Amino acid sequence: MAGQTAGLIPVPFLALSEQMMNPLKELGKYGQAPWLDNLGRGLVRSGELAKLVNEEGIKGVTSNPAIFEKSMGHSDEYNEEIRSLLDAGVVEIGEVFNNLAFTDIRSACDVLKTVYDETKGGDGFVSMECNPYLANDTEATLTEARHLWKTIDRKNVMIKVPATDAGIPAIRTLLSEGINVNVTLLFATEYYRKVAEAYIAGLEGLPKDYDLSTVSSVASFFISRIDSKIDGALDKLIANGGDKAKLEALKGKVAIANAKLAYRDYEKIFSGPRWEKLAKRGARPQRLLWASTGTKNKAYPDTLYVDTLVGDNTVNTMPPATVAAERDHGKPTANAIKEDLKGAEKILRDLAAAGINLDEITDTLLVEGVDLFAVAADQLYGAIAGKCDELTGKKLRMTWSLGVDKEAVDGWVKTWTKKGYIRSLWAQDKTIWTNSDEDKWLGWLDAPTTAKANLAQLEAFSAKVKAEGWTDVVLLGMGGSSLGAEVLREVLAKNGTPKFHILDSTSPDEVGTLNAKLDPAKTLFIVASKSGSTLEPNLFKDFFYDRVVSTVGKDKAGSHFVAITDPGSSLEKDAKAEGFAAIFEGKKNIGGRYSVLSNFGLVPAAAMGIDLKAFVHNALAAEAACGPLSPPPTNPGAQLGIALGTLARAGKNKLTIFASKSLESFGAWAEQLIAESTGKHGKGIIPVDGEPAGSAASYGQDRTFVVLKLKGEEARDALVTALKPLGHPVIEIEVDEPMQLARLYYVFEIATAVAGAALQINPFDQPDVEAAKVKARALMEAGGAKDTDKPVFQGGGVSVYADAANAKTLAGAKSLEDVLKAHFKRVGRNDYVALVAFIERNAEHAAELDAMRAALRDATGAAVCLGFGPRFLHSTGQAYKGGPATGVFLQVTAAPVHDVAVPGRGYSFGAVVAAQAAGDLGVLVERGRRAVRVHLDNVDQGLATLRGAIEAAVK
Ligand SMILES: O=P(O)(O)OC[C@H]1O[C@](O)(CO)[C@@H](O)[C@@H]1O
Ligand SMILES: O=C[C@H](O)[C@H](O)COP(=O)(O)O
Repeated sequence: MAGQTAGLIPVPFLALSEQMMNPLKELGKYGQAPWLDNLGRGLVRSGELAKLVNEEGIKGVTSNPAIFEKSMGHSDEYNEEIRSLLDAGVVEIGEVFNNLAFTDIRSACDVLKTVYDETKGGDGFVSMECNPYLANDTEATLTEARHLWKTIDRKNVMIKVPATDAGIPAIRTLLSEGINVNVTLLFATEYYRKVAEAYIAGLEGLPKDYDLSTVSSVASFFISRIDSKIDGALDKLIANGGDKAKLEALKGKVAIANAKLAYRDYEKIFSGPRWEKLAKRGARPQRLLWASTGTKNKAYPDTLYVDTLVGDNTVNTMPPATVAAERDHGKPTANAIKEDLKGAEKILRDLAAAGINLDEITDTLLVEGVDLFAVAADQLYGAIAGKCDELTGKKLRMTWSLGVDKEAVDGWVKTWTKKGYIRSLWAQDKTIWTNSDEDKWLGWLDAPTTAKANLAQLEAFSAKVKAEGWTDVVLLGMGGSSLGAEVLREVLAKNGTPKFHILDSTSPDEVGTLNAKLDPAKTLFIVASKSGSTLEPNLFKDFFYDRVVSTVGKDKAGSHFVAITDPGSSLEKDAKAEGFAAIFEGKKNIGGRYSVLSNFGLVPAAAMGIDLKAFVHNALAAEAACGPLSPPPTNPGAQLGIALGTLARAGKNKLTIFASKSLESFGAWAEQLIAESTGKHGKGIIPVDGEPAGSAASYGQDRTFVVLKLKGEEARDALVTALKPLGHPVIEIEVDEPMQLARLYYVFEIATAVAGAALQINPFDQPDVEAAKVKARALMEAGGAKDTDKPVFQGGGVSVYADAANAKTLAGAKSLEDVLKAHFKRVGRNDYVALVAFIERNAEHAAELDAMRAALRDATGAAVCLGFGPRFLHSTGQAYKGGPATGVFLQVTAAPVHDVAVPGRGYSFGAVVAAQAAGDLGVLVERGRRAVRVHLDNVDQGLATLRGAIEAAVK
């Protein structure tokens, strides 16, 4: 449809003899104004509207969400303006729509200005409808209508407000402010009388000296929708054996009869002393406008709802086809609307006698009318969101293979659309979750917008880091304060300068390995902690601060440090006291795992020298695509969240992430987001990241696969192809370039919040994380964790410890292999296994543990997760303790190769990691989880032994 005027059927003007009276103009002669029920850019631009107005007698224009959906959703005519709006930073879908619509409405107003002037403000109006989502909210309608009126800024615009119970008081108020109103969705004469009263009362509310002739209003009485509904009901009665002749005689008659009675009311209401008083001050009667006048039943004459409704001081707004038909063969006669009122009454009596209740039908039509416009708006905004995405750059390509769960997912997408839950989410309506404090944690929603505003500051920091010539930058932080940055480095700044490191482990070996790589004189440290009170980053900071002080002296040490923390935190205080080079603020209403598009991700990104403009630009595009007016069918975040939530509810809660090479690191960030957000109160999604590939048959039916791919790369393609026919749900997401990471972040955040709502949990708290911290703290205060219990097995440098309940299962085991056999024998259907290793995280250790994962998965059919402690405690640890009780845990601890003291604390990192492991195991056990601990005297040898034993145990 590109380039063509959407929906307009050419009027065969030239075929008619010049002498013949144009029926459209004839309508004017009888006091009826023909308006066009259509608007679109092409209609105005091509000059067609001007022609209809100047040559054919059209005196006004109406639009509605369905009309705009047709014109904007199905043409490229708006692309140019969308592009320039996006360039100017207008990304919010509602704002984009308003801008496009305002342009059309204003230009139509300008075309009709001649009519407006000629009729001294009596005609020449163009209508724009309030957002249909607001139809049942008086205050919101008022705000919207005032905004439209003020911004469109044309005397001949009319703001359309529906005649709902909430709309009518708004109509009255708007009129009393001198705003022109087109009252829409009128079906019942009872409501019409209320509307007319609101008009009169509105005018009466204007100041005594107000020129009432400047206020205009029409009451849009819908016609064909009534007949469609009634005819359907009549058909049902006929099918059920009703009197066919009598019932058939009522078809296509009721809407007109109803309109005739409305017009009779009109004549009464706009006469008499009350009205005369206003008329003397210049007031114009509120005209009845016949809307919905295209015949929906093609068996009826196409001019049925024009010629029968001609009446003095009325309007008929016609769709293009009806304009064309009337122009071609309309036969209007004066005052047709006043003919045979007795007959009209009889039709309504006969209808009631046949058992059809017109009031009920008009009530339903009103509700349906609001819904239909809301659906049209969903489609319209969806189409605009899609266009914005297309025009801003490359969007994420999502491919869905949902197998038997497709219907359930589609059903939820429909429900979410109908209930407007995405709008609720953006309106911070916590009732879509658990109605606790979710509304306090939604600051991340517009983080990209905020990031845009902060770009200059971030770019200045980036330039400073570069100019200062650091060889290394080290980020010290846990969970949400480090995982996002890690992915940023891996995807966008691999092998960059300065070298960027992350420390999120208390393993003394890991601390030692990093320390050995750094020259403190040339290293910048970023201490990242939202709360500022998290143990690990504070210990890391103490350690490296001490090293920097001893290298460059106390005076200069602060200049080697930068903090990212919430205002008022203890870290902020220390940073100020120690003269840190910079302090970047976190936001109180953004939780750690949702913080990557705030300073927690952006400051490290700046230090890495990432192109921040491009990154933020992508994040903004995702914010727009997932925005409040982007309905679920076109909202990537909502779609993903609904799918993940629905699949988890259907038991497919092991969210298995496959990623192509460049995106491999993303899963670690997504793991925290998903597990910490959803894994609580016995419910939740268990992310499975980085599990080695197996054969298609090795995956159980409790899996959902999410495949992340950079265009051109492979992500276990053959396996993915093999998984689909087995009925596994597979969601594939492809990006064109690494910079689209920003979109992935945002889409996953929305998805997680949505999945949380689907699972009916609070996705912003982490109720079970604290328990392990408390236990670890208590152990440290008591002098550290000690292995006082007798191991259930000991030999070959490996000791196995278990609490009484778990030890029972292992009783009688004589070898490590036996112990492991007994432990993993407990893995049942829908269970998962988690290997949680409080050891140095490095490639060699990961390879050993991954081999164990593969062996366990292949033998048990269960998903096998891996977490390095204490890193996972700030991530999946929440779900392991608080989520479904389906986990079987193997904790791995090891004696450090070289312990490292924490300066000024009187203890070592070795003691800390041991206490953290013991604290976590203690909580798992307390919660009745199936968990045992394997302690390795020598980490490298021990891992090899353990792998051998597992492989043998599950053979
Ligand atoms: O930024 P902070 O306050 O140091 O917290 C780090 C991490 O610890 C947790 O609060 C709990 O594990 C995470 O949610 C968070 O990302
Ligand atoms: O103002 C006009 C109305 O929105 C329009 O006539 C509705 O007509 P429909 O019933 O064809 O949707």
